[in-house]
Amino acid sequence: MVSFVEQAALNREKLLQGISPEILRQVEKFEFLFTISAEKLKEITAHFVTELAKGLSKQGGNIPMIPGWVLELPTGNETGDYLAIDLGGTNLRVVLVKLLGGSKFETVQDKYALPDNIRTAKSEDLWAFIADSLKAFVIKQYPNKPSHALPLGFTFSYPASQDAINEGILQRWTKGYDIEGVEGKDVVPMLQKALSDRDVPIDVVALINDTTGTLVASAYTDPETKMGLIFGTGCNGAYYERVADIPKLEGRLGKDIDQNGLMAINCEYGAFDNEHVILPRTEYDIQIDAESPRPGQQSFEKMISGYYLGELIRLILLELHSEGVIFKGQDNTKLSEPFILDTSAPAISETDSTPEFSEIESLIKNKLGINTTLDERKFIRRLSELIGNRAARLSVCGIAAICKKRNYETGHCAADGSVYNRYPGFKERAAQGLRDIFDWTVEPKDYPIVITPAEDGSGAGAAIIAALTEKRLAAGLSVGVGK
Ligand SMILES: Nc1ncnc2c1ncn2[C@@H]1O[C@H](COP(=O)(O)OP(=O)(O)O)[C@@H](O)[C@H]1O
Ligand SMILES: O=P(O)(O)OC[C@H]1O[C@@H](O)[C@H](O)[C@@H](O)[C@@H]1O
Repeated sequence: MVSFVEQAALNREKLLQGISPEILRQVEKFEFLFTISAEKLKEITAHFVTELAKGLSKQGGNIPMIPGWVLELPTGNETGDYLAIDLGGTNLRVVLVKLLGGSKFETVQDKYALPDNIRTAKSEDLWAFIADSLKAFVIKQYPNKPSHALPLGFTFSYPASQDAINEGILQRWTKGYDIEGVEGKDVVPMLQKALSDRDVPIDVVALINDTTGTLVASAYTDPETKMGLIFGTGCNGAYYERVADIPKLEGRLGKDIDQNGLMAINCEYGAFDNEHVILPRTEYDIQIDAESPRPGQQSFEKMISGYYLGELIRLILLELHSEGVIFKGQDNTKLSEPFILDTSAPAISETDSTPEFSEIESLIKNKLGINTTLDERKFIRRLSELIGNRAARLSVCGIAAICKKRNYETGHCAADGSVYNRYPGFKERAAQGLRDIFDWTVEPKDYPIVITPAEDGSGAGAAIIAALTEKRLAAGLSVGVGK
């Protein structure tokens, strides 16, 4: 059987047959810039492990490593009706989760497309949008006003510090968000007020990150789950750390919290290597960072996540056009528009199986108003492969680092998000990256650490965490730093 790597080499050779020397030179330049060797992956992973530990230390480091106040694994027998909302990078989801016990749950959900200008809207407009969406959902699901306030798990997919499960101080916006008056503040009272102002019978019981939700929801149905991962608009991971291995919590915990117990950590590892000591950033990565609302932040995320992969393609095409290498004599007005290409662009490019790459041709024509030659389409195809492969290979360094830090020899790494679920070849490339880091020699079906499709973390996960929190509160156990 031809291996994954051999097949990729055969595809490359076929693709580049007959290509002009000028375009071939460009292909080779970008292959050099975007190819990450097995050795480099190992170096990055080793540094990642030390950075995870640094984030848990008293002095801290680049990676926030936020304790998420989920202090036990779900039993699978949690029951009750819970609401959950997920403010993602593209949509707001409202979910009614019915926990049935026996590791079973049912969900009913509605999606509300975020208003286009939401990333730079006023803070009150953001909370009004969420409260209005929740109000509409509750009226639809409970035509007769519910007898009691409904508990809500609030999935907030941004780095928020928590001294307790029902608070979240936004450290900084990510994924292009730049809403004034929220950073440095607790977002829970903001949402609660917007709900109370509208007489919506909801209690915000817990604020969670989508990766913590993904970890808990997947552990609810699959005890082999070791971490919860998002490869979507952004990237991040959560796992259970031993309480005794979190120096920054020393002396801050209630007596009921066992040092040998577990604490879910929202790593926020999109911030890995903000110091730029190890990641092979290209000038295009540097430009994306410089032109983002928060330069210097989320260095790792900006190289690999869904919000940025299309923009990388655009910057490279724009540069080659300005150098007269491609799209000669054509108008670059649309090509000059930031973020006009999203990650569906390289995704479509990589799935185009037509002999003349006519899907790439229509994509560039429709999105950018540019006519392409066959050689230019072959270059776009190869560039998409390079960007997609680099994203997948770098993405698994976070997985490998958590496994090495926690000495996981085997396990399921539950993943969600559009890049994991929809980007062509991401799963195979990610598995190949793990193989390169761990030097596995077995067949892919026997790899000991496997990336698995997650359960609905931001819906069911938030509900299960709300249920775990209510149980702890009822037993008088702490859900935050000791008073
Ligand atoms: N075919 C695709 N493959 C991978 N990513 C895609 C594809 N189409 C769109 N995307 C990306 O998906 C992201 C939206 O991710 P999604 O998980 O749906 O929303 P959210 O991140 O808000 O939960 C956008 O950044 C977009 O660039
Ligand atoms: O689900 P999304 O929107 O892709 O978010 C993934 C990650 O995106 C990062 O930017 C956030 O800081 C994380 O908190 C989040 O988990």
